[in-house]
Amino acid sequence: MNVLVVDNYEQLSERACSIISRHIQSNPTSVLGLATGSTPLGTYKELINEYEQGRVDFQKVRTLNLDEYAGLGPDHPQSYRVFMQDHLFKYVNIDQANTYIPDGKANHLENECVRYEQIIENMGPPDLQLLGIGENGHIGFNEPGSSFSSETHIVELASSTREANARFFSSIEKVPNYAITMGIRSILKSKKIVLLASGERKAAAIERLLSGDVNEEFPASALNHHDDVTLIVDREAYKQIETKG
Ligand SMILES: N[C@@H]1[C@@H](O)[C@H](O)[C@@H](COP(=O)(O)O)O[C@@H]1O
Repeated sequence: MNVLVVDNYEQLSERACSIISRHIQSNPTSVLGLATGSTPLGTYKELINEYEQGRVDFQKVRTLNLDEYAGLGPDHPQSYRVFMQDHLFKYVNIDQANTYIPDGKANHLENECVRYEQIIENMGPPDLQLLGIGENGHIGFNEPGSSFSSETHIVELASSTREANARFFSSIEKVPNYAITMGIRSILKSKKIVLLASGERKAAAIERLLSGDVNEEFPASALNHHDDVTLIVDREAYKQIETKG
């Protein structure tokens, strides 16, 4: 794993943006794997800025998002579809028809998982997958204990994940109990992975990830099996490793 330690969140966002924009510039029809959560927000802001400056063109880019809450349709304010619209898609020249996110309100969620995996298969896996990490090591919504051979599937969210994400909802009761997520196997198919971690609350997860121990109880550790992962981490999230020298 290639580790880039930066001073702060701003630098993290700039580095991530520069990797993604260079990627799009050299491959305008890129398939990008996108993530939600607070961490990539700065990266999306920087990408919008790059677009406004005429340095990056999303016209032929296709995107695949990692996950969606079960029960939240594409119009629900807390859905990841709305999140992506509000933080990136509506500000750049991407063709909406080229943006894919699981439908959390599908009648048959199991069928939706099969349909989504088929989309990944047809488009080819992402050329570049952007990832955040949960405090418990989840990637996408693959919670501890998820099989490393999983493809897109339904997951029950850990109570710690529901608590961590409650800040986006009016109360914790409103946070869905289930989600659809690309599986670890689907994620690892990506050609290149950029993992972002910022802030002290991610420090324990980053320490565990970089220990190299690969274990299904810590989903992000599967990334140690991939040969092109760049972790961009700020000093706060890297603290425990630096302190130990
Ligand atoms: N499904 C998302 C993950 O993809 C994300 O990595 C995680 C961390 O979010 P944050 O970046 O807000 O810490 O949150 C959610 O659970």
